[in-house]
Amino acid sequence: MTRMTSTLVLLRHGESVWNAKNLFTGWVDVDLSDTGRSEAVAGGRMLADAGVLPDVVHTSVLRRAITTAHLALDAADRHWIPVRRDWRLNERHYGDLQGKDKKQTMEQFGEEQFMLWRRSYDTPPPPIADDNEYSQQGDPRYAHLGDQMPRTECLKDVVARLVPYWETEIRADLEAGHTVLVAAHGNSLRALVKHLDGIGDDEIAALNIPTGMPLVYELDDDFTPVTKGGRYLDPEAAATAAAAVANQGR
Ligand SMILES: O=C(O)[C@@H](CO)OP(=O)(O)O
Repeated sequence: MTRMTSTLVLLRHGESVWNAKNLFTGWVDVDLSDTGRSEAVAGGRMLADAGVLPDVVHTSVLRRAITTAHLALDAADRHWIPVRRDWRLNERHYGDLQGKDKKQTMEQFGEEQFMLWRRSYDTPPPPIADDNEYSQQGDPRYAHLGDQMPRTECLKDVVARLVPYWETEIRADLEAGHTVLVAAHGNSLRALVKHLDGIGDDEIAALNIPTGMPLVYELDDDFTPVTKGGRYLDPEAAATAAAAVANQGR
């Protein structure tokens, strides 16, 4: 019997202008920095060099993921593939921390509280006020969400909104035999990896995803990763960059 496997590529957007300034970002729709644009192009070249060629791409509705997908696919000569976008792939909503400096936040609230907000599974930051300049209240791309629109999220909330999208839209494309690229965000991809690899609620705190580095999963016919954790196309660079993400704020 032939075993059917499928290929899923996860790509966190390249460095954004707020990553460069060390600000909590969440749903604020900031652009890529020049470094982030170069990372996206390099990520696309890595895919082409490895012969991993996406047939369909899923992105969040935030421009740093959308632009990263475009630049990477253009570099891989796959700019023409079908695109699907959904808010369920958005970064975790960072509540009242959106727009705040990570280092200052750690100094103000202490490392324990800072890490609880940043990496605990189920402690959301305080909700953002609707009149905060970094609120998404009134943004037309979320009008259809009504009362469902988050004003803060912990990783558990991201798992709850993302897994239904994985189970329907992304899995349907994999089942159809497509190589799927998901261009999204540090915490939405942590939520997806947690689900795929069956990582525990405490263990997931230690997992960080670097910007612009393709992470390739081969999935079994029941969508279990053939190799837990997948494989980065440049594992050494990915490990160094993931450690830098872990240390933000320090
Ligand atoms: O600010 C954010 O939205 C995220 C990703 O950049 O930050 P963190 O890694 O601290 O969760």
